Amino acid sequence: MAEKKEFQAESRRLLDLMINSIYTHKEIFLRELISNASDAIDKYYHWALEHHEEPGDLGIRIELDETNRTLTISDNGIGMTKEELEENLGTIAKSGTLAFKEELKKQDKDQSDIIGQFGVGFYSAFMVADEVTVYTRAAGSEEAWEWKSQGADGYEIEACDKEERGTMLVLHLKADDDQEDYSQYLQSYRVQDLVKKYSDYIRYPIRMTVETTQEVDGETRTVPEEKTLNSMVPLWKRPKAEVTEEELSTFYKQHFFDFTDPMKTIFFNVEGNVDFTALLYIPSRVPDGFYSQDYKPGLQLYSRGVFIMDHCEELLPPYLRFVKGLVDSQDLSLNISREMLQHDHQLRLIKNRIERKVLNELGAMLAKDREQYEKFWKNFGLDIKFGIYSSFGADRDKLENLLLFYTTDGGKPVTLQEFVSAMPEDQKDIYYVSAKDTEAAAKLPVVKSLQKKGYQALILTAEVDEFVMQTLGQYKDHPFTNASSADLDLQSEEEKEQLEKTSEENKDLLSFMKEALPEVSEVRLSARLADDPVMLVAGNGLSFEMEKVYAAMAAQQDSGMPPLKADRILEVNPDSKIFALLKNTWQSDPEKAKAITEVLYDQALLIEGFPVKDPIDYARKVTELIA
Ligand SMILES: Nc1ncnc2c1ncn2[C@@H]1O[C@H](COP(=O)(O)OP(=O)(O)OP(=O)(O)O)[C@@H](O)[C@H]1O
Repeated sequence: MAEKKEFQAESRRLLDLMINSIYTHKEIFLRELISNASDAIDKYYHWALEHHEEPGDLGIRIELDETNRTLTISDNGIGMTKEELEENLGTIAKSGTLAFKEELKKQDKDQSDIIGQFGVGFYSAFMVADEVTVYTRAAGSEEAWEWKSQGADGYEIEACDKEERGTMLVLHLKADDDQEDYSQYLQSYRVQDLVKKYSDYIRYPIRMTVETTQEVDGETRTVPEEKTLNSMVPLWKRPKAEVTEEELSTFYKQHFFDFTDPMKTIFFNVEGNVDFTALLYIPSRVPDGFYSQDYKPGLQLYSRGVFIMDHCEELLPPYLRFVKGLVDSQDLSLNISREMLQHDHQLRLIKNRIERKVLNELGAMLAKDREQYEKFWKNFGLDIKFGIYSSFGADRDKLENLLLFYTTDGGKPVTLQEFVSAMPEDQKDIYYVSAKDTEAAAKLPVVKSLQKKGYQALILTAEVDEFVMQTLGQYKDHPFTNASSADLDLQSEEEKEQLEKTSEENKDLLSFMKEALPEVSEVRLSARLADDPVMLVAGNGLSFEMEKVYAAMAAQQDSGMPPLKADRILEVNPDSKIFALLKNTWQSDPEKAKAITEVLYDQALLIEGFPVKDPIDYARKVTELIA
């Protein structure tokens, strides 16, 4: 008895889309099904190795039956158990299909457009077939199962007879209509073309019986002949000069589930201590789920064209986790295990070469195609920074020249080298300021005070940035200095003397202000303020940005520990109107002077991106002072 089942809701949606597809390139269904068959044979190959079974002649067969309108694809791969049948063909769980689904959710884009870009998998059969029957028998199993579906209504499963291991898919093609000629997929020459076009590099023979004309006893006759339709040479095994950019891009999109062309393709061979071919891609967009726990970095690993494993992390340093691609090396054993990988000497050599190559390419991009590099930086700059601080600076030489920063001059992002070259001669330190964006940074009082001296600063906007600065410490003998820290020492001797004098004269007022502000460790006059009346600077040690990062971490971990706080120093501009006002009022109206001081402090907090302690009190005081 056949069991009748419903598709899982998401499968149904995708299926509906396939059935009603108006997509013009329905022909890709063949590529998808052949690729599944090939994957299944890969899996069987590994299974056979493990079970000491002779794999025998592995391959895929296509049969066309015009009378019954069926196209059949069989493989002698791993096959499926009943449970696998239900799980694999009844739900959407798999990478490519999943990425497709995500994209559908996200984009308003023409859906039919996306179909062509993605591997949409098994369900694509329903673009051309009104009924699909799957006969399958798993490796090592005596049972065989038949799965049948006419589309969205659900599917039926029952036991069946099947002599050989593997899977056979029978597609009953839809009837032709005004828009679509489905009968073309029953034509031998058409199917041969499609295999050549999309599946030529499939590693296993794709065979079909074709009619050929032959001379037999002086007569021309058509005779059936067994033909292998694909050349079986993987793309990366072909001579480099013969492979086009377009083929490489198409391969990327199909294999690594992206719908955009890669930003950069890196295709190279290495011979020497270790021989390998690498085909690497830098995506032009941030991969789906890149920042989620589920993102799987790593490259595909092949040995002599035979797939070993996906997501081999040992081939890439963690900070290059955005790189996609594959490595094929004849020096690796086919049944290498995950555990062995970590200690494999060859693999480490390959990893080093890959790292070097990718960094060289990035360096070249930075030098030759700045616009493209900026795009790269926007997507993956964070990872390069991660490379610096996660190695505690050990990788700094490789990476520091790849860093880009916006600066307070408001222009395009610059490298450290460019920044240093543009510094005035008397500027020793590389100053940086932290802000939520470049606009906010430009308005910081400390920035104006630097600019008064003709200096610019790097703008740090990412949380990790200060850690990067601390890890680097300096660049070419120029120390990195937080411009919001206390001792910048920007004044001339003359200015310093003048300031000392003014401070002495206003000593009592400054201690009055300090008393009004218990949170602050010091209130002092400063000559570095340009237009702003006050600014908050951090004492030596923890910076304000670090304080915020720690506070966020503490909130997340909920440790109950009081968060670390930076030392707060309030600097006051002795030339500001408000200071003059304070001087005039603090003895005659100390209450008012106290309110002004508190408001100034709150404003300094706001400018640094901190909340004011008591917004209601703050608002009340401002209103009263205005009135
Ligand atoms: N010929 C086959 N032999 C064995 N298993 C198969 C075969 N075809 C499909 N499957 C199983 O069904 C699953 C779902 O197939 P489907 O084509 O929808 O997704 P996928 O191949 O995993 O991903 P995608 O095709 O998007 O790359 C496969 O992962 C595989 O486990």
